[in-house]
Amino acid sequence: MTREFLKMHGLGNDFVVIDARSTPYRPSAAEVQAIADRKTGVGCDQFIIVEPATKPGASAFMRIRNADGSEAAACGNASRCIGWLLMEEAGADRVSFETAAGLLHASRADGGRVTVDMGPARLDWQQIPLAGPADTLRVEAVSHGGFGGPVAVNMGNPHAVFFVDDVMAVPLEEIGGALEHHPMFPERANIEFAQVLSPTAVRMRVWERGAGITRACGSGACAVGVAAMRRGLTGRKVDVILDGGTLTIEWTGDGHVLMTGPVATSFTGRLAEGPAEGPADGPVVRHECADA
Ligand SMILES: N[C@@H](CCC[C@H](N)C(=O)O)C(=O)O
Repeated sequence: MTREFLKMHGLGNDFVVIDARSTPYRPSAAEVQAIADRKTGVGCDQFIIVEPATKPGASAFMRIRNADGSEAAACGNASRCIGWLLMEEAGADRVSFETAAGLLHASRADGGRVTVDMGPARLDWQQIPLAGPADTLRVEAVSHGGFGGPVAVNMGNPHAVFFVDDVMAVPLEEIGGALEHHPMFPERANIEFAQVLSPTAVRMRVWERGAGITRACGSGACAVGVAAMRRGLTGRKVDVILDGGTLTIEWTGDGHVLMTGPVATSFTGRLAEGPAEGPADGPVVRHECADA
């Protein structure tokens, strides 16, 4: 069997998107890893499956799988992409869809950008979750490689934000994995390093849970915005500048976080599911591509 996919990205955080609304699809972790592999598969940071909605008022359910096959409940950049796809499909300017973290609302913004209401920032240690009681404004128990005391924020998924003087000097490749797997994070965590540039601008780099370094992380940008505001370093609306570009983040009076940024389509293709052939070990995903 073959399945059509669309390759999309938000600021270079890239996705293989499958529409499984008419034919169910629950790939194994090994299949997702094979598709996400940049040398032998299509290559992506996350694998996104659009499933039928389960609740009234939602157009679809967005399922998120990381490159390592694990499931995540939130993905900001993919939320803008899927929101845009569903709005295009419906000829609408706003749409609601489900994720494992809850119902999200997307709408068109200026310059072809998309705004997603990412829901409330969750700030209690149990909600992150942390392994034990701690002040989420400065989690003293978390430190590694000379960096410590992050702000912990849950945006539907766990984040730890470290403020630094020079974000480019952080050896993210060396320390990201150990911080993701720190014992204080029982569900692992996405790791952000942030440098405040002004009360309205923050530069950040990210190590994503289940994907490693990516060019952008939408939920991570939301977490950075919330963390900076909680520490009194910025106002309630900031531009978060990632390796792949800029997202505007606003923490509203009702506690919800609004994220605005671009959406891009790259190419379409077909995945051929099937058993391993030749010397490869595990599932092989053959694919062919065309410009979107
Ligand atoms: N790239 C995403 C986040 C994807 C999920 C994350 N790696 C996790 O495991 O929580 C984004 O744009 O938010």
